[in-house]
Amino acid sequence: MRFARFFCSRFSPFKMAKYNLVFVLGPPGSGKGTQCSKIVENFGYVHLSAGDLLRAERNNPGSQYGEMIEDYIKNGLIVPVEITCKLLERAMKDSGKMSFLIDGFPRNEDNLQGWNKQCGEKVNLHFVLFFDCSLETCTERILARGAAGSGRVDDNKESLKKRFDTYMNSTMPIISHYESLGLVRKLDASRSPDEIFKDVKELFSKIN
Ligand SMILES: Nc1ncnc2c1ncn2[C@@H]1O[C@H](COP(=O)(O)OP(=O)(O)O)[C@@H](O)[C@H]1O
Ligand SMILES: Nc1ccn([C@@H]2O[C@H](COP(=O)(O)OP(=O)(O)O)[C@@H](O)[C@H]2O)c(=O)n1
Ligand SMILES: [Mg+2]
Repeated sequence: MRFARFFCSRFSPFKMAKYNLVFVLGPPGSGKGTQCSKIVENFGYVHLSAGDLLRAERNNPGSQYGEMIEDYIKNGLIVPVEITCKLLERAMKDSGKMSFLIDGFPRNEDNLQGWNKQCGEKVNLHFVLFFDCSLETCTERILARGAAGSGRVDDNKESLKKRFDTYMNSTMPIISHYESLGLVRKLDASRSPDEIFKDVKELFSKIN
């Protein structure tokens, strides 16, 4: 088995093509979704937001995880990776495409370990796009988004505090991990969307 894998990876004409990937991280409200939409328009990536996939699964009446996901999201906690990874994998496969922006993932150690185990070998990670933004600015944006009618159960002060705690305690260490691998591209996300996108564009133009 080991020999077969070695042989296939080295000599087979049917070498398995790998997915091209960029992870997008940053605090809630840093503009991950906003910038991902612009990247999709300009560079033809498929945008997969882990949060959006979880919300869709929660709304699926046939899902056994609906209530559990609702509970995690309200409390700003990170859903177990088995669920999120399965949703991401399915979305990647169903898209029929090869290049993805994975927004809001991996967000904690469980996400990172689960992903590496399940998908690590099937992907080529270009870099981790990190939107750096003060929690004050993010708070203003999220509360405005909630007041404008986002319909999200977690766009309120109480949930947001928990989301920030999770970000500081669980997501920052993941960003540091990728930083130690030289994979983080950090941008100042306190600026206007267009200003941020100028820098984003430069990074994506350099891929390939
Ligand atoms: N650079 C920016 N400046 C001001 N407001 C922004 C900026 N980027 C996004 N927003 C707004 O802030 C809110 C959060 O943005 P979003 O892209 O959903 O961030 P995230 O996915 O990181 O939570 C949205 O209402 C969005 O319109
Ligand atoms: N990898 C992930 C991403 C999101 N989530 C859950 O989904 C919520 C919303 O995530 P999101 O990415 O849509 O939120 P924003 O950072 O975009 O505001 C998180 O607070 C978590 O409860 C998760 O459990 N695991
Ligand atoms: Mg988002």
